This record gives sequence, structure tokens and C-alpha cells, in this order.
Amino acid sequence: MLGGKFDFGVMPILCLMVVVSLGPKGTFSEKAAREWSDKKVRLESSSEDVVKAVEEGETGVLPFENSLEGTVLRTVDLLAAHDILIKGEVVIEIDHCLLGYSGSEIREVVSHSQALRQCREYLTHELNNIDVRAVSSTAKAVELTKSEEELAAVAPREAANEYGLDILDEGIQDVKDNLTRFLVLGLEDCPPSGNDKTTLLFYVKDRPGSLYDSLGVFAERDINLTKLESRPSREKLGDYFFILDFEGHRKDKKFKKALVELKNHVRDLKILGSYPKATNPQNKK
Ligand SMILES: O=C(O)C(=O)Cc1ccccc1
Repeated sequence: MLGGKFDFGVMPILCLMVVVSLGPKGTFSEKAAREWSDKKVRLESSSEDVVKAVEEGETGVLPFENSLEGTVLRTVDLLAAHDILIKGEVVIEIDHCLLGYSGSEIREVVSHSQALRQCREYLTHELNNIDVRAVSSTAKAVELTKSEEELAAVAPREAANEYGLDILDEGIQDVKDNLTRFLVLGLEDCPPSGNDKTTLLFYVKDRPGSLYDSLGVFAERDINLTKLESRPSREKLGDYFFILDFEGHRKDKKFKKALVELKNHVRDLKILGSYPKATNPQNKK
């Protein structure tokens, strides 16, 4: 009896003590989650499972955009399809290594699709257009490589130790300075901090000037946009939604007014949350 009651009582507290991210152990997402907080990190095997945990009240961390390859489309589509909010962001440096068994002949390179794209020039020129295979995460790729000598994985340096593999090469991304922005997800966003960013998702009306009018709302108020991207609505061909970031908090007067006016120009508006801006790790040095 007591046990049952006790379990129920501590569950919400346990939820608050864990950050959920993409695993297995050794992913960049795990690194970002640890950067975000010193809470325990629980790793799930897919972005969908991270979102499921967020819907159940936990805090989740997912990759959102990369300085070389742009937006992580899977994360955008999950934000569009689920009722979850952004309550923070973390930016970390991404340094890719090639991990495997030194001395073995590599026939295929495995990694997360974003990581493979970030190392395209290396894979094409240094590894002679070697076959590549996308898997759910960089650490998953290391796990696979561990049991297959002919594989090599594009992954974080730390994963070599974690899984007992050799670092065959390092810094193999196309551009040395490679940053990824991760979103911290929850059921609530953050109160104003004085240095915030807001993310929105909207569907424009099917009429001339609709996107122009929507963006004018921000231009007229001198609100700085830091991201704008379109994605297919998945409802019909040629139908798109836009995801937009601006500098400011949705609850501050100027921004509140802009959002009220924006509602007149769009078919559907989803405010994904306001949250403190992350520090660029390159500015910390
Ligand atoms: O696979 C990982 O390690 C992830 O966390 C996803 C990812 C992949 C490449 C760059 C940033 C995040």
C-alpha cells in the first residue's frame, strides 16, 4: 500500500530530475543535455521517444540546426506535430572523428545523416567516395562499428573511449568551426530574462503578399529575425509552413502586439516558445 502511494508521489519529482536525449551513450545530443544541466541524462533511441517523454512532463534535448548543414528537419516536423514547447537552447561545437579499428580495411562509413553530410568532402576525397549508411545517431554507428571490423563511424572523440575503438582521423568536418544548436523541450516555455529568443510556426494564407505581410509585422517594429525556413505541410503539394525565430520574448509588449497582428495575416499560428538565448561557445574562449 505504502509503496504504491510513495511511487506515485515521487514520480513528478523524478521527472524534474532527468533530462531526456538521443542515445545511446556518447551522442552529441547527450553532450548538449549535459551542457544544459547537471541533472541525470536518460537516453532514448529515437527523437520520437524523446518527444514522447516531453509530452509526459520530462525535459528533452534534440538537435535543431547546424552551421554547415542547416535545419534538422525531423525535429521541425516533430515540433509541428506535437504540443510541446521550447524552453531553452544550447549551442555546442561539433568536432567529428573517424572511429574504427586501425589496420583494418574500411568498406563502409556509418553515422547520423547530419554527421555524414557535415563530412561530405572528407568522405568523397579522402575516402574515395566510400559507401555510407545513415543510422539513428553517431553513437549507434559506433556501437555497430564495434562489432564489424570493416565499418568506421563518424562520431564524437569521446565515443572512442566509451566503446573501445581507435581514432583513425579527427576534425574531419568540411569546415573546422562547426556548431549545432540544440533545443530544450518541455510543456512550458520560460519567463522573460531580458535576452530572449522566440520560435514560431505559421501557415500563410493562399493569397498574394501573405508572407510579405506576415514578415512586415516584424520589420515595422524593428524586430530582428534570426531564422526563417519553409517546410512542406504534408497535406498537399505546394502547401508550406514557415518556422521563424525572432529576438525578443512573446510576453514583452512590443512582441505581444506583433503576434496579435501576425494572427490577422496567417491561416494558423503556433507559438513554440520564448527562452533565453544560448551563448556561442566560440565567444566563451
Ligand atoms: O547522432 C548524434 O550524436 C546526435 O546527437 C545527432 C547529431 C548528429 C550530428 C551533429 C549533431 C547532432
